[in-house]
Amino acid sequence: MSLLSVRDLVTEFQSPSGTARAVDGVSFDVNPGEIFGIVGESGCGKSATCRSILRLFGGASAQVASGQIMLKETGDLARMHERELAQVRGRDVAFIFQDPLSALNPTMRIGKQIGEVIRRHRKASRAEAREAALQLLRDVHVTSPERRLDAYPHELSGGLRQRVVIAMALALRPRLIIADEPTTALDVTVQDQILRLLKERRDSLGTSIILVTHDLGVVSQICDRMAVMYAGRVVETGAVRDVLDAPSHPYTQALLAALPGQVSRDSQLIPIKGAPPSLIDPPAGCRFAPRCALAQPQCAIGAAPGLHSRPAAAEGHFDACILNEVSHAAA
Ligand SMILES: Nc1ncnc2c1ncn2[C@@H]1O[C@H](COP(=O)(O)OP(=O)(O)OP(=O)(O)O)[C@@H](O)[C@H]1O
Repeated sequence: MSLLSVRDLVTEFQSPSGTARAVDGVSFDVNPGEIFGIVGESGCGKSATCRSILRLFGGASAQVASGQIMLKETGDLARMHERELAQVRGRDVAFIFQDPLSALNPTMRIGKQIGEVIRRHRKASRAEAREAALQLLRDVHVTSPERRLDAYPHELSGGLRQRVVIAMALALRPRLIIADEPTTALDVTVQDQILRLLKERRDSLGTSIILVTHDLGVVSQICDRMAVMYAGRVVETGAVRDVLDAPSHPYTQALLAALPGQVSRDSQLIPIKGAPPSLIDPPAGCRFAPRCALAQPQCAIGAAPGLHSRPAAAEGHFDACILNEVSHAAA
């Protein structure tokens, strides 16, 4: 049974130019102990999908309009009252943002910040919380951890700050960590260290991780399964090897074809020709059709196509191209 099961999720952002359906009918599952990658061009709804899970929309005027977000043994997060959801945050599901500074309080020493996360959820004296914070800094391989406890965020490098954020995310031993481009702001060596740290956690404690990234190399290296998003929808999902070795949606195929060679470390997504559609007024039918080299007239008609499996596809490998659907209906 999956740990997290997202079904038909719809999330809307209000802006002066209208209502954008940043997430429009997204479904996926994350299994226990699995690293699930989400990729796609900028603005396709990766962050909005992740933020919807814990309703962390910052100052934006956004809401989960419909759908289910079932967390095993906890229930539907989409229906939960804010007060209940506040308990789930950190304790069951932790979030790691792209920019560690946005997650840290600039005026509070590191040790106190980590300690507060612990004290918010369980009884602990200040001294106990400080001891726990020290151990967490050791767990994330922060050098001179005693000294760092008394540092302020601005006194640390970007890599160290992200380790502190990870320490805070690990503090309550959540079952799921959502990491939204956790290494984008860091240099490549530090990126590798941070990703290794997350993988280590999964390997030792079986923590599930959702990892949003622009880097197909990262997905290929550390993720088990993945989803490719386009214009607010999942267009392909499956085991990483199946999707990367035998992509079946023309969008995934175009992303992979744009790479200079094989998927390798640092295979950043390269923009493909054309621009994604507006999410305020998306085109009918397949949203990728206007940019798709294989598009047929029927692709631009009706509702956006859902995920389905091709006859020869590996188990759990689905795509949302109606041409695949038509070709196997005819077979
Ligand atoms: N603060 C906001 N106000 C209004 N609309 C927003 C806001 N944030 C996101 N959106 C809408 O949601 C869409 C998806 O944004 P999201 O941040 O989820 O994309 P993303 O795939 O994570 O992109 P990136 O890779 O650049 O982080 C945007 O294209 C925009 O229409």
